Amino acid sequence: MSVRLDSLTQYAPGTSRKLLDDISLTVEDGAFIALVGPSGAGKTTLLRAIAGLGGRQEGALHVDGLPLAGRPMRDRRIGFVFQNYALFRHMTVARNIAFGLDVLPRRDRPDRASIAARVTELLDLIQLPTLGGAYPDQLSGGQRQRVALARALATRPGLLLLDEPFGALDPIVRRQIRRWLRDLHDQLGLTTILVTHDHEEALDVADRLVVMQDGRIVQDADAETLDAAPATPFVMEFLGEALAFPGRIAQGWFHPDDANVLPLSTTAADGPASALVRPHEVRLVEGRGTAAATPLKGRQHGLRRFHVALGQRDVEILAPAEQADAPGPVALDIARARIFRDGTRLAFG
Ligand SMILES: Nc1ncnc2c1ncn2[C@@H]1O[C@H](COP(=O)(O)OP(=O)(O)OP(=O)(O)O)[C@@H](O)[C@H]1O
Repeated sequence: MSVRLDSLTQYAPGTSRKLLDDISLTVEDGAFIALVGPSGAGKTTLLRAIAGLGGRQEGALHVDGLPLAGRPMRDRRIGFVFQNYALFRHMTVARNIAFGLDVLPRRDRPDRASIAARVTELLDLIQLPTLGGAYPDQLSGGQRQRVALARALATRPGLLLLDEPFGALDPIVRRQIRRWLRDLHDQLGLTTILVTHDHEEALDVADRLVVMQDGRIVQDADAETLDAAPATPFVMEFLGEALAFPGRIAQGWFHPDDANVLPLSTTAADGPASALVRPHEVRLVEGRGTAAATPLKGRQHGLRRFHVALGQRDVEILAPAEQADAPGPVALDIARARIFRDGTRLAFG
């Protein structure tokens, strides 16, 4: 199922405060996208709006090319899994999964045998074929989360909306279950929108990340584009550690204020600017500069962390371990930096 939002603005109840501000978003049929951003960015509000649970709104929401408003709930084909998956504790796993079918009006409800068959099919799908008779308290967190997904899938939704579904799980189970979810999405031909504050989770599982801040979409792109061309310093910093070097562009060169950081060539116009670079993209250059680089203990992805005293300030970078043998004065090469001015990336930076 496809989703299209055109300039959707939503207000806090009874006020003129915008919770969602001019959101335009297209999610193609079969896509898996992640809504990411800091706490309070509006991710949950947007997910609920897509489910048709918004408050006072302007703009348009189309699902499969038709306005969602006014369509009866049972025709919407939307499955929702909330943050606290809240299974019914007094019901067995099978009853929990069947719940969405059991509560359908009589004329839409499948007969008992069909519901039982559907539950068996879903128990197989979530790889818990023998646990239909168990109660939620007897399951692990990861198993409960899979049951919550099965419950959402019981009515055969085309669109799956997930709000921080893995929040309560430990990192290893979390990684396993998101791979499993991605496989399930592909296998069932779903369209999935996942809210997470964890950018690594989003990068791992989604085709596209929609980065939100203050009720707006700051950038909507795949992982490669977000890394190579982040729209704002916020996007760059949200998606991983970044070092910022303020400076000026003059006649085709960005000159960092730190004398121990090498200039880099750019075609952007003259004026103040700021270069942001990931710690592992910085290179130590011997024989230039007067900075002191000291290796620190520990490794990260085979790289070593160095403390670099630039003079006015200190930074930490990640470099190949061989550079530990090069303690002489150094300069920093930040040729891979993205350059920003007034909060946006300079296209030729
Ligand atoms: N019903 C409401 N009335 C007033 N303000 C609201 C309402 N619902 C949400 N908000 C506000 O809207 C903003 C966005 O909230 P939302 O829960 O969508 O953010 P989020 O990005 O999902 O955050 P988190 O990661 O913490 O869940 C917050 O400032 C929140 O206080």
